[in-house]
Amino acid sequence: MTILQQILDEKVNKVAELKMKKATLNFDLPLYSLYDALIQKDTLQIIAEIKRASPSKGIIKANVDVVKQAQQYEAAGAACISVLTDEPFFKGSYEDLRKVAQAVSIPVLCKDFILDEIQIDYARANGASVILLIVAALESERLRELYTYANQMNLAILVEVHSVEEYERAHALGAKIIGINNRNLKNFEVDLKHTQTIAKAFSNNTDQVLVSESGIKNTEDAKMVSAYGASAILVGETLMKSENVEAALQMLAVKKVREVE
Ligand SMILES: O=C(O)c1ccccc1NCC(=O)[C@H](O)[C@H](O)COP(=O)(O)O
Repeated sequence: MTILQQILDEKVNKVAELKMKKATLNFDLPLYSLYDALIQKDTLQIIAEIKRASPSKGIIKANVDVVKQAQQYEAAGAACISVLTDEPFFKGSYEDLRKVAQAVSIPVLCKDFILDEIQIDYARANGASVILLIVAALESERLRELYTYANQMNLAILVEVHSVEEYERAHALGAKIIGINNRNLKNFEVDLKHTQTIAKAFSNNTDQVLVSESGIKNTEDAKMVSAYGASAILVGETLMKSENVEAALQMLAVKKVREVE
């Protein structure tokens, strides 16, 4: 069974648990626009991730002070902060999300494996301005329902794809923010050329912003995915392991130069 399938199986239990709680949720934390933060910028924008652990790397920084980490990201110029909220595989939580959202004034992404509207409610109630929908995890009809629901909640939606076929499904939804995940979820191998392959399908859709996700470690990688057409990168491990977050963000915030095809 693939790791994605294992995570999704576990997520079904989490959804049932959230529904059982019947909690009263307030949607009063402020929303910030991710699209505005990413579109038409001269430099590659950074979505900086709070990532305590992962299936591919195990523990990364289990005891991180999420508020301090998020404030460092914001001060160093991150456009958005991604918070992993999955507990079994990433050691995250909605509490992390809420603490981060209350500590910064930039959009915060709830990075989770969303299968049900209730997870979108919890994301919004805990301060997310953005949610993630993974095309590989959802049938087309369900993907559209969740996309529509999040849109109605005024949330931005990062639609994550792993192939050109999945990109076509995201495009058919009218998605404006597309994440290309460079990590193969079957064997965890990272290949930044995924961004190049999929970005070619996307090149005529100028109102979409492209986010290259996973495996970005240095200036060379940032320049490479920028040249392929990325407007932004989503970076977890590199920033979590860095002794100097400001320097790490600066090294990745390269000037955008689009490769001539
Ligand atoms: O990171 C993993 O091991 C992983 C495994 C299975 C599904 C998702 C996974 N990661 C989620 C992400 O998308 C990354 O946290 C994000 O793109 C940042 O990646 P990185 O910069 O390589 O930490």
